[in-house]
Amino acid sequence: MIKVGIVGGTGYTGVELLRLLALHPQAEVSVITSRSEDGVKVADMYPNLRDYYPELTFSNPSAKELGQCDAVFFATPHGVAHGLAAELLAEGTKVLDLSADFRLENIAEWEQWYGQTHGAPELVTEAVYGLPEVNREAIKQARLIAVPGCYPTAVQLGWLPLVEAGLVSGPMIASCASGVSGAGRGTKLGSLFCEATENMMAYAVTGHRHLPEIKQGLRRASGGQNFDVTFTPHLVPMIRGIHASLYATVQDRTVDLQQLFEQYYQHEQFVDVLPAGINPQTRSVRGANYCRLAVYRPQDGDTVVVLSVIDNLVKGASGQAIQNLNILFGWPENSGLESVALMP
Ligand SMILES: NC(=O)C1=CN([C@@H]2O[C@H](COP(=O)(O)OP(=O)(O)OC[C@H]3O[C@@H](n4cnc5c(N)ncnc54)[C@H](OP(=O)(O)O)[C@@H]3O)[C@@H](O)[C@H]2O)C=CC1
Ligand SMILES: CC(=O)N[C@@H](CCC(=O)OP(=O)(O)O)C(=O)O
Repeated sequence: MIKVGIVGGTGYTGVELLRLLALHPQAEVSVITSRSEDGVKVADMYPNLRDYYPELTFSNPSAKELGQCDAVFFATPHGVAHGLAAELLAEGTKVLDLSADFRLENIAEWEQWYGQTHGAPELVTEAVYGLPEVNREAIKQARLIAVPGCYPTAVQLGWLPLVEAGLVSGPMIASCASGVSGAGRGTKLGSLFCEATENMMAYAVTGHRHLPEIKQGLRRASGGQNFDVTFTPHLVPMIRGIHASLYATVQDRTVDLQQLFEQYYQHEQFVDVLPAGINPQTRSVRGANYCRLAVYRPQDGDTVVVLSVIDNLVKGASGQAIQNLNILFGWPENSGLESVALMP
């Protein structure tokens, strides 16, 4: 058993890490932090976890305590991991950051989109982007993993087969919808029940911070091509789930898209290319570490439509972080990730 720590254990991704790690055969949570709930037992705050963590108690984040862990997850707002990562790495602790602190290779771009000065630029080049489907070999050797964002996971997994095959020409459009847990547990007007329920709205239409992450991923997958991507996120009245409708121009009509996608993901246990004609639905991944995909060429036109769904808290955050942990420590990639989606 290795010892893991979670910084930000009261947030939605933090408690999702607790839920998934409760059944992990090789890892046990030994430190969990919260500044606001310091001294409170996890079992008292989250009754669903009572049997799994009877004594575990939230504590204030301390590098000394976290440095005793083999691996530490940061489930914190942007900027927090910057402050602690170097100290933990010096102790030999692996760092898996669910925030965006180490996702973008261009520091000026990070500062522009996240509105703050980068707190650990010296660590950016060593950080490995934790999308296992493209970076598995690098993840095995990593000390610091930048776990991808939720929208970038759904979008990249949907477009990678087309982009890597060099099939895309012209602008690309990602129209995505997210459940409200994507906004975190903090109090925000837009997350209130009366604001979010019976409603659907776009936001950040002029630019969302996940756009540079998506473009960076596509650029790397294509070997350096810059794609013209429009990304429009929407908030929908679900707790969990992301649905991405992805539009790209593919002029080559000879390619069998279904076969291309099935072959690309044939060895990926967490990416499921659905049989032709079956559309992915968010509830088919709810609580599970899957991305489910469908690909279409409607009316035999030039536009290829890919539909991609994930649970933002699982494959979009905590499940993907645990998948990275499993790869890092050489365990079966599905350790602790065997939960079946809750449907209906
Ligand atoms: N929600 C989602 O679907 C996804 C979220 N992410 C990213 O994961 C990270 C966590 O998200 P989420 O769980 O939704 O966030 P929440 O707002 O729900 O939780 C944030 C957690 O961080 C702790 N925290 C806040 N500020 C600090 C600080 N300065 N130092 C230490 N701890 C702090 C909070 O506890 P306390 O204040 O008590 O210390 C709380 O436990 C974010 O960076 C988010 O962007 C990524 C993918 C998907
Ligand atoms: C519904 C909602 O508000 N979603 C969040 C995405 C959260 C996420 O993925 O976090 P990162 O910033 O760590 O990538 C948003 O649009 O900001």
